[in-house]
Amino acid sequence: MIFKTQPNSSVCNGSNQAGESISVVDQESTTAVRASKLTSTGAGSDEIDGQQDHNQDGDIALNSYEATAAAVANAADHGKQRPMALDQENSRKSTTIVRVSGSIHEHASHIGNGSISNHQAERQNQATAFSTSSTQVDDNNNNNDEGSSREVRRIGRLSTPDRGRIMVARSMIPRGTFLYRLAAQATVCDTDNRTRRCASCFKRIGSHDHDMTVMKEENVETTRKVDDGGSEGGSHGCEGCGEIWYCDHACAERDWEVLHSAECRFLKALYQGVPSTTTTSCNNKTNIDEDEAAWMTSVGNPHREAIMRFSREGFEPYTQDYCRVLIRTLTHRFHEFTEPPLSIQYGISPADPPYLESADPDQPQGPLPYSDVEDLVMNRESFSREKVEGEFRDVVRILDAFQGHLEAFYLPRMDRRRRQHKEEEMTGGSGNVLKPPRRLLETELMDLIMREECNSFGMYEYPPFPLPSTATAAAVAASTDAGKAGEAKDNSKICYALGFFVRQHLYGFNHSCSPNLFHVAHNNQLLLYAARDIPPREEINITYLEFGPHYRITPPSRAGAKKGVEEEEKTRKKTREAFENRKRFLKSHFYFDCGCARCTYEATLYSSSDNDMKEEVKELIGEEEEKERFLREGLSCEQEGCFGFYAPPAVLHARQDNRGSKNGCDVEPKVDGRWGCVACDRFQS
Ligand SMILES: C[S@@+](CC[C@H](N)C(=O)[O-])C[C@H]1O[C@@H](n2cnc3c(N)ncnc32)[C@H](O)[C@@H]1O
Repeated sequence: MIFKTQPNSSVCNGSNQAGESISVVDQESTTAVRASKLTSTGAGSDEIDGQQDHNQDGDIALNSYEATAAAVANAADHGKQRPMALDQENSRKSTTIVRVSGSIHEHASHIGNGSISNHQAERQNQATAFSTSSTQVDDNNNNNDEGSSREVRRIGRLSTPDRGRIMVARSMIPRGTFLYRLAAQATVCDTDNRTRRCASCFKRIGSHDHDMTVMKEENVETTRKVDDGGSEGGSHGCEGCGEIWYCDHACAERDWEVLHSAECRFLKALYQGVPSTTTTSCNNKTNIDEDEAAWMTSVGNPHREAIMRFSREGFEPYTQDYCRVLIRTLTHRFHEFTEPPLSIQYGISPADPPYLESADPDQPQGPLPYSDVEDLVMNRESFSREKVEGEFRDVVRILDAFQGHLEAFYLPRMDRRRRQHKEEEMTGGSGNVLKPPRRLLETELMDLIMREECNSFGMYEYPPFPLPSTATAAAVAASTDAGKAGEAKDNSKICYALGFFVRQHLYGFNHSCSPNLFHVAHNNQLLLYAARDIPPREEINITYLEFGPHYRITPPSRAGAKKGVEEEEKTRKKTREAFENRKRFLKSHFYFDCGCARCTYEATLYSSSDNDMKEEVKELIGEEEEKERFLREGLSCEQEGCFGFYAPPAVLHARQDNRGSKNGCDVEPKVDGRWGCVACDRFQS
């Protein structure tokens, strides 16, 4: 799983979102609120204390703005520390933007230097068109499979000074509640899995017969033979680029319609090389015709060089992956101007959970408007200069070249459309034509990369049992160097895709080293459920780390500490190592210093010289360990050698492959009401 950012700069990004309004608190008068006890509630619980208002169902009705503002005032009274500045864009004016459910708040116009940008104004207009609350949560599968679309206000969102927006339970969320089914804004198969997974549905490609995949150019029906590259399972690649693989005809068509037709030629250039200006092939792999050469010449020299570097495999596999994710993100951005995103077509706010997070597989799913991407955290300061000026600069060039390609691809189509609309207008139609998007500047592309880096997940499959042997796993776990870096490869789970998540609820989920939600990747979605009972006001967290044999998320049990000073010292050392490993991993992969409750107190433990304090903290760590042990031991599959974990029926049900298990990545669905393993056929006893 991948997620990165920097805590201090992520309070709020300032841009408004559909379905929500924003308000402003003068930051000069704000102060930080810190968690005062070791629970996974974190800062959120302090903030909502005293602000709760029980409705008929006993839920806590939270108003983010009031809660935060009051917490801020409260903290100010107690002379607590001053918060860090917002991200650079907003820090000039020292304002904190706080989300409010309901109508647009007039303070919104105070953003920045007293005026709001066109973009923000547009977003506000859009917001008035939609009238949903950010805190409404679909309760479709609340502990049962009824599939009710009843909305229960179970979750609220708050802004904290040090960890940005956080999610908080408004009422008791029972263990097993299936909270969300989230689709990514853009997803690509992991480099290693490009020929094994369908680029459209992400299911594992089966061995069923497909003779060819038909792809449509606008107004021209072209039949492209698909190439069975002899890859595992008889997968079928697009003959146009040879870089994209599908499980069947329907998936190929669907992908072609919106995405692949726009990127096909560009991917070919990326992977197979770009002709030089003399039109000779830059490597021996390609046969690029003159038309192609002319097209590539038009992208300009710096771009061409970057593309050539990519094609010569100068890019790390992960860089290739996120570059392709961004190519797809930019394609959506262009595409929404020819055809509005589903959310707009259906007149539903992106913040509307039944649309975005329904457990119902028939609900429309699709990317959010591109403008929502601009609301994500990016944490510029966390990226090294070397990375920004090297790798990111190359990716910016590739993305910019791709924008040129997109213009060439879309503009003629839009002209056609404009002519069509003109005719419609003359015959009484609306005549409205969407304007094409302007090209993003290089600085904006750089921001986009950083946002992607802070908001993407690796999506892991827990392969069907039997895999791998316990001995293999133990050996992997023992390979301490890789284990310490959190990078050891084991085959108990496979990263199959990289998903860029823009969903509003997901970005509210901060990381905790003692999470109370579990997530399971399913094709191009993430399924989230409560791993234990979550009491009202507790912060809701997922883990950005992986549960697995290669990475110790749990400090060792303190049982050993009772055996004597020497044992205690050993335990302490191991606990500290685990703490430092987690910290290092989160910083290097996710670009933030973990400030979860557990880490905060463990840090106190290691820095404190006061023995009493240490004892107290150790007690608290003990409690956290208990919770975490429950998660691991209570949910780990008991099947010998299986590394899966148990999930509630609603999650298993949602993972059901409606096209049959033959072609899917999942084991047979289990829907008999018991919790079952996500990887094997075992039920929890
Ligand atoms: C995907 S965002 C989560 C939502 C985010 N808080 C926001 O306001 O949009 C991830 C970012 O949240 C912050 N964050 C998440 N978990 C954190 C933690 N345990 N400690 C400190 N910051 C955290 C980091 O800035 C991280 O890059």
